Amino acid sequence: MTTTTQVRTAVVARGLTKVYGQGDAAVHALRGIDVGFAAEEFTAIMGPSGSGKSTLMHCLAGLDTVTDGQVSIGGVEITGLNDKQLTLLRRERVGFIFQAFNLLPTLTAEQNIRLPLEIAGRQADQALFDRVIETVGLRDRLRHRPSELSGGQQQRVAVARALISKPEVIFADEPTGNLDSRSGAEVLAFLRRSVRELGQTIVMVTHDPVAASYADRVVFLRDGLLVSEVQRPTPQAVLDTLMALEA
Ligand SMILES: Nc1ncnc2c1ncn2[C@@H]1O[C@H](COP(=O)(O)OP(=O)(O)OP(=O)(O)O)[C@@H](O)[C@H]1O
Repeated sequence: MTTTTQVRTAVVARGLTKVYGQGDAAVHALRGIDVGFAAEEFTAIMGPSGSGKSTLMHCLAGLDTVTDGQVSIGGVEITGLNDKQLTLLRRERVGFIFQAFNLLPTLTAEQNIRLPLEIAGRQADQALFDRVIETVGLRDRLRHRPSELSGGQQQRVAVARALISKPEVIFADEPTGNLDSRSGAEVLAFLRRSVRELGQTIVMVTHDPVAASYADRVVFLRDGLLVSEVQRPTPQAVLDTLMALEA
């Protein structure tokens, strides 16, 4: 008997269009994007400056409105939700990691990690908490405040904070942009581990071919369109594709 594994799609965009401004001042940031992000996969979004990467991520995450098209997260069409429903969906099903770590300075690492769940009135599952702390290697730093942690450790706290609520998807915007290359490599390795070991789905915007090479798949934007993709990327394959796009 053969078994087939169905790949579930965590996030889907159809005909995604975003126009900023009107008339002569209109900027067509996204021009009709169809893309799916498989569950338990790590995808990077790349492209030249101004190609629409941040706009795409903000529209996929429900942080910005779309001009046309649909976005679904975990089977829920977010483009049809009102503000209150959207806030709830983001809180329950979406995790974020930003370039600036966005930790609260007066809270310890552990309190920062638990905060989003507490705000949502949920308890952290202790077994999951322990696994996440092991995955990101923070066991001996839980009582430290952000100012007592290195940049890489602070970003690992932000990764743990995103993982702990088991979101449908984590959106990461240049998560290694403020880190030196060694700390950046550590954070990326932890992101990849969270996909492999915890079954997390991650979508990351980056400018860095080395960072993108930690992903399972890289999709490339140019002028608001999805123009190419690379599976199981190497830094060189990513660089070659980027150079071809910029030529
Ligand atoms: N709020 C806004 N109002 C008007 N135009 C905008 C706005 N935000 C982005 N744009 C324009 O939309 C296009 C896509 O921008 P976006 O920031 O998504 O690109 P990007 O690929 O993330 O760029 P970068 O790599 O430089 O961060 C650009 O032409 C940009 O100038």
